[in-house]
Amino acid sequence: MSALTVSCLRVVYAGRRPVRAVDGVSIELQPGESLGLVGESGCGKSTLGKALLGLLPDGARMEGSVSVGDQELVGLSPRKLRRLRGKQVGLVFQEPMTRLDPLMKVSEHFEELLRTHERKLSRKERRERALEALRATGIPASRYDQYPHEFSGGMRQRIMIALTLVLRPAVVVADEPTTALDVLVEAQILALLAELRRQSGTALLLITHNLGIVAEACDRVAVMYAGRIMEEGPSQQVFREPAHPYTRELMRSTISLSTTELHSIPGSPPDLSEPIPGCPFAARCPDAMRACPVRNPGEVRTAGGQRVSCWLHRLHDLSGAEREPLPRQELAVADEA
Ligand SMILES: Nc1ncnc2c1ncn2[C@@H]1O[C@H](COP(=O)(O)OP(=O)(O)OP(=O)(O)O)[C@@H](O)[C@H]1O
Repeated sequence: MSALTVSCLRVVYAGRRPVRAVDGVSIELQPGESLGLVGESGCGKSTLGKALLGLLPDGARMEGSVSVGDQELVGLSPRKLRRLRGKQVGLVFQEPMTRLDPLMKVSEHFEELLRTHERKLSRKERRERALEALRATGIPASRYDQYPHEFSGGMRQRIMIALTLVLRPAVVVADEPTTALDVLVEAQILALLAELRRQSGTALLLITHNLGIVAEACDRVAVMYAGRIMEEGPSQQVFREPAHPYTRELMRSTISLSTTELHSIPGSPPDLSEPIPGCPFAARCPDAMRACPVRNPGEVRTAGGQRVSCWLHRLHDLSGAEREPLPRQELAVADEA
């Protein structure tokens, strides 16, 4: 059974002009697998992560289906969701100090968490479970009774990871877990997450701006834009042969050792409170055709195993007129020139 199955998930933030932050997303994660979720700022990555954890604010409406193992999360009461959070789906945040209470020892954090979620464990068993999780993340047992401020940033992130893994969740959502850390510590934390995943079979959804991290640390990658998945597939394949022009442009805008100049994608993402009938990237896409802004391309599977939502892969379904290049005045690129 899949660890996580998300089908046609929609999240709308209510308001005078409702915002469709997640617009029909489907993803699947097997036990022990890691999926990197990438895309520009504001494309809905964190909203998707929060939806999986039942952490959306009041006023956000969720439709579709999210199941962890055989447990459906959409439609559960906030109380039930709270109970499942941590136990079924764990969360690793960007900044551990927002989760760690400076007045509580590390041991007290574990005690409180395990008392809430693992009521049957004895005090001795709770301590054993906590020390096992800490050891797995490289924190010596001798530091169990220290306070968060006595640790470095990287160690605090390890403690957060240990606090997430101690409940043995089926899925962990890590939202920019290494952004606040230096490059060396970042590499250690990513290696640690990969190792723990292998050992415990936990599936990992890694939300990040950093494509390099995904290339290194994730089996699969999902590229999100304007609340939709533009392309999803095995990381190596997606990075070697991107099937969607948006993935290609996003990769070009990332710094790498071989980059001599930084490319940015002209224009900006669309307003998510307006209906988008066709491909949301059409106005910025160098390959856009007449069909792109007006007709939704749906999803096709490429020979390389990617799921991609782009008319370039369905040319045979377009008329000659629809295949003509979109006139430049209709592209955001022209506005900026
Ligand atoms: N609480 C909220 N109420 C209304 N709109 C929101 C709320 N939170 C996010 N949004 C909107 O939803 C869209 C998606 O935001 P989200 O934070 O999920 O994107 P993101 O890809 O995670 O961005 P970033 O990488 O900058 O964190 C944006 O248009 C944002 O303005």
